[in-house]
Amino acid sequence: MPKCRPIRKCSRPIWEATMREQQHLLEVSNLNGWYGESHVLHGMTFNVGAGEIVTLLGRNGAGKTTTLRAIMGVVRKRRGAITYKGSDIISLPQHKVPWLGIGYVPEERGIFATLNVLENLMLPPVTQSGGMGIDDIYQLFPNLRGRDQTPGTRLSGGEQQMLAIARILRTGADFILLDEPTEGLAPVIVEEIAASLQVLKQRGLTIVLVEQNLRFAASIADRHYVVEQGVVVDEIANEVLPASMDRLNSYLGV
Ligand SMILES: Nc1ncnc2c1ncn2[C@@H]1O[C@H](COP(=O)(O)OP(=O)(O)OP(=O)(O)O)[C@@H](O)[C@H]1O
Repeated sequence: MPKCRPIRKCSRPIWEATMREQQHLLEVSNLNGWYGESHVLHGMTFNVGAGEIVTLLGRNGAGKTTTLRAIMGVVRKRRGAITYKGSDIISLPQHKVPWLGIGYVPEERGIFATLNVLENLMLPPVTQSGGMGIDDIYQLFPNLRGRDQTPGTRLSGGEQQMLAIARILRTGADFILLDEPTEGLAPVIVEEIAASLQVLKQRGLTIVLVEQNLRFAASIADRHYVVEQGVVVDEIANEVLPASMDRLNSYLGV
């Protein structure tokens, strides 16, 4: 149990705050971000606990992808704080971020047409121990098994998404930023990806998910942040999502 220092007599709210602080793997605080002169993030503030699946929900153009890109350092013009495992990472150069065990699966997936499945899988360097081996990957994504020599872009959209996730898992990343993994995929594939992410959660991985498919998001997430015009405007725990649908729909304009 954590000690409450320097306060000798520990009141419950302070103790709970201490616990919450200790459990946050990622803290994003008042994050502002720009593309050139275009100010897109206006003070994003949210946190992610170890082992959680947290979503960023919001209308098109709200700034969800930009938030992931700002965490990875792809968006360079940023202000505010991004703290990972208690250390500031906003001042790190982009190429150092993956070496913290943070993996990014972008919306466009980035599967190389000129490389086969195995070559695509082996492309990024292993950044941390504990990454998944090829057999483990094929167990998680059976659709990829036996496809080693298939050119990456000969795979279906769903299989390419699986390959994009698998490639990051092989690196040893245990904090994954996942941008719209279900976009354009058939419901049966969406279910398979949901099942895979649940397995990853059971193994203790932490995931930040940008997602438009609410049913999918609700089937795996612990908490949801609603983003509007580059700022978090609401937080909804997954267990109260069904009762919060009117509120959420008004944000999403559904
Ligand atoms: N490379 C870029 N250069 C300039 N502006 C950009 C760039 N990428 C995105 N934007 C703008 O930044 C804003 C936020 O975009 P972002 O992609 O983060 O939104 P999003 O919430 O992820 O929405 P979507 O679901 O459409 O991807 C939008 O106004 C978008 O037009």
